[in-house]
Amino acid sequence: MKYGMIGAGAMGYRYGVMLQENAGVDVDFIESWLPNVTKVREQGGVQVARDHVDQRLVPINIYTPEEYKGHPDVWIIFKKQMQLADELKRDAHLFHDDQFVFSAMNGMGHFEKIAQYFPAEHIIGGTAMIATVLNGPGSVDFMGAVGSETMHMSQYAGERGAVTDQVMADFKAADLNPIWSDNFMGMCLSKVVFNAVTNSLCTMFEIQMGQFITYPGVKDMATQLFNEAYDACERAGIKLIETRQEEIDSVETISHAYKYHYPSMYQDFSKGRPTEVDYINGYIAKIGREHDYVCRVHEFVTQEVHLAEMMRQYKQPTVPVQV
Ligand SMILES: NC(=O)C1=CN([C@@H]2O[C@H](COP(=O)(O)OP(=O)(O)OC[C@H]3O[C@@H](n4cnc5c(N)ncnc54)[C@H](OP(=O)(O)O)[C@@H]3O)[C@@H](O)[C@H]2O)C=CC1
Ligand SMILES: CC(C)(CO)C(=O)C(=O)O
Repeated sequence: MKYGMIGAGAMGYRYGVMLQENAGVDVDFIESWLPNVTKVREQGGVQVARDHVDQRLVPINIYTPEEYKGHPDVWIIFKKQMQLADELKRDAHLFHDDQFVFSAMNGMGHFEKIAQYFPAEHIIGGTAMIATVLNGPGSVDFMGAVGSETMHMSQYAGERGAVTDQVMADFKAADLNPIWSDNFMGMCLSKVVFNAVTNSLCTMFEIQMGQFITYPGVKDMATQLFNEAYDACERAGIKLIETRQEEIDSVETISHAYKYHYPSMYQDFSKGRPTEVDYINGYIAKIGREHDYVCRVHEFVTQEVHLAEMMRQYKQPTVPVQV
């Protein structure tokens, strides 16, 4: 099976390189950010490190959407939620009716946009508990020990068929450790509620997950955010694939496992870009409002992240004091 990766950012490189190296399948990368394409071509591939060490050059094929002439069997999409609509419009000439598409972006809103270009039964949803940092053009850091990758997959609509079986087999061979779920919304929301705690709080305080978890109040804060999210989902008839307690416990284990990781939301925040908070805490709050339940803390956190985004303009870089 041949894969086309839309978005050669942190996660695009992570999935693409692991598929190419571990599963031995063909991957073409489609990237609209020109400095990234140029850098990869100049250096002959992408620089890949794990937890900041063992950096090595991995040769890859990278194209702008306008240059690309290939016809992959399956597209994998890893863009930020805010970029997706424009990206799909720019890539539309590359899409064909026989193709399938997989995405494990954070937040919610992407599948409806993807469904405007592909039959619903050709869409495979996913979530990735896989931490990755884009250092800059042509350079990526896989965070966490080898084998720590975990992800879920589920069919967006219709039955799971032969192509989905093959994608699952390729992801297994790539060591991405996929777990199948028949509960599409429950799978998606289980990751959204996790990101609504770690991504938003680490971003506002500009901290790594390992620093975050040292605060003794994390468990109480997480419990409050999870309870509100679970109450909203229950009213909407969505049963998450993890229990409230499993989510609370996972904040501790995952923050330790990815202790040096700044969540992806912070990576946007620190580069002066908008964050995905409206698609994460904002999405949970929207589900609540639609079902006569106000998620007060998620609404507050959404505002706080936007406040922090706006306040970046007043922040001065810290200058070390001379003594
Ligand atoms: N990173 C992680 O650990 C995880 C991320 N995710 C999710 O996966 C999705 C993709 O995230 P991720 O791979 O982290 O995203 P990245 O920001 O690394 O890459 C996405 C795109 O952003 C653009 N880009 C990135 N950095 C810059 C920059 N400095 N200047 C200009 N453009 C830039 C590029 O596209 P363009 O040119 O079009 O702007 C790139 O293709 C998101 O939904 C995220 O929440 C899920 C699990 C873990
Ligand atoms: C790695 C993880 C799970 C951390 O919250 C993530 O989803 C992200 O960084 O966006």
